[in-house]
Amino acid sequence: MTTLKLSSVSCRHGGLSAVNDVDLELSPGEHLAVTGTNGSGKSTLLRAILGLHRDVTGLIEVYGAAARTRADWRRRCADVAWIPQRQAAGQFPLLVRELLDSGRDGRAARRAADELGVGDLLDRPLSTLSGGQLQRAYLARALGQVAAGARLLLADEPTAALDFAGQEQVAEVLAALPVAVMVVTHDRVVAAACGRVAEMAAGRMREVR
Ligand SMILES: Nc1ncnc2c1ncn2[C@@H]1O[C@H](COP(=O)(O)OP(=O)(O)OP(=O)(O)O)[C@@H](O)[C@H]1O
Repeated sequence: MTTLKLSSVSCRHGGLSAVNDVDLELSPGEHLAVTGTNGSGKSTLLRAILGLHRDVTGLIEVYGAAARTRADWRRRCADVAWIPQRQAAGQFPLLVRELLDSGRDGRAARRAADELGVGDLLDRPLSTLSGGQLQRAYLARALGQVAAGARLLLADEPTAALDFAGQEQVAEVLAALPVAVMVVTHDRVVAAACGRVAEMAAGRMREVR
């Protein structure tokens, strides 16, 4: 069974066509980097997969099923590990410990937080973290979701705010994940570690490797 299947997916922001007719299949354990110019629709597409962008046509199937009801979408959000874009990530009124515990395996997420160097920030509100600390906390939560059984990780520029050592560490952590990964990135190291690379331009996706 394909882990993620997109059939003729298009997304609009009001009058703007942000994603145009994207087809994609991601098998279990496959890693896909989505690169491309700013504003080409990458984040919109990731958000649409989770139901966070709703002006969508076409079919989005995760683990072989489309989401139709609110309960389906809620289940999908719980079953898919997710690292949001940095600007969005700090807006939730949560402490780091609450973020980690929201990923279904809080103990695994806390272990990952220790390994990623943010295990001592548990009582800090997300809004007070630096960009790099925030990305590490979200990665730790995502690793908790994977430990709890998520078979797909969607990540939106997960190394954008990291120092050089952090970029390498996170690229290594992502590369070692045994689950399917779709990562939007401008980071060559992260893209190089993925088995497949797709480029987006003006809402269209073209696989380049
Ligand atoms: N909330 C919004 N309202 C209106 N237009 C939007 C909104 N969010 C994004 N857009 C537009 O949709 C298009 C796609 O944006 P998107 O954020 O998906 O691009 P991206 O490829 O992720 O860009 P970047 O590499 O800069 O993060 C852009 O033209 C953007 O201006």
